[in-house]
Amino acid sequence: MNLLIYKTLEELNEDLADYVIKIAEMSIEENDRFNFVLTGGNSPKALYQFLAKECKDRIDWEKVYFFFGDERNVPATDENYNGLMAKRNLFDELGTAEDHIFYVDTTLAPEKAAIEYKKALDKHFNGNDIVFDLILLGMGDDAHTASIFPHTTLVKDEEATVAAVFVEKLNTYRISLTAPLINKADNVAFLVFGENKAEALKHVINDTEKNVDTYPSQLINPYDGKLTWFVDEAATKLLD
Ligand SMILES: O=C(O)[C@H](O)[C@@H](O)[C@H](O)[C@H](O)COP(=O)(O)O
Repeated sequence: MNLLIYKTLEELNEDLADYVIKIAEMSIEENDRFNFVLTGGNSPKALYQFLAKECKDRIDWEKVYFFFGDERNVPATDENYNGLMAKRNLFDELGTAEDHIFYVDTTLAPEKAAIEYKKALDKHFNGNDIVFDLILLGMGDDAHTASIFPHTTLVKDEEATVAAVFVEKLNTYRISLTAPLINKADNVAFLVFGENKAEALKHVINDTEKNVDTYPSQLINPYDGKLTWFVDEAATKLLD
């Protein structure tokens, strides 16, 4: 596990963008495509804008396929839909073709949306193992990641798949990749910043005795891939 700590968000996002581009170049070189799972939430907005505006000419974006680590159970036109945030901050600027974006179909009931998303992944990976080149994750101040929230069924889900989960604390359903599917990725990068994440980050990084039910981000340990944390100083203030 690699922990990269930055003084400013600008430096963090520039380095993270370089990291994304480097993996994209290697994936395109090797497989003629780059399978990139995006995180939702607010943290990645500046990164997506930087990638779209400053990295437009660095790779062949037509060879990039975009996926989502999780999605809220809201219409695609809803401000809270992760796909809409990515569309506004990344896809529109890049001119990404629709068939290169795997949105979660939230017109379906959550369970059905999860099943259909998994089917779309299986098709994209030609029925082979679903191994993403890069999965970008955020982390909540409760140490959730994707939609793997504390004390929910997703924490215990041992299948590498896409699941629907009812999140009591939000009183809503979410659709999410499970930890076993995330851990299959070749590269996983967390993007975590702000003092409000410090307590959760301390437990996820420092606790030798894991408590995944309370700190679900502790579940993320790629089987063969690499894990890198891109964090700012404020988020690391409680680390040993
Ligand atoms: O759908 C989501 O909200 C995300 O996928 C979620 O896992 C997010 O990464 C964390 O909640 C952190 O969110 P912020 O970046 O807004 O702090």
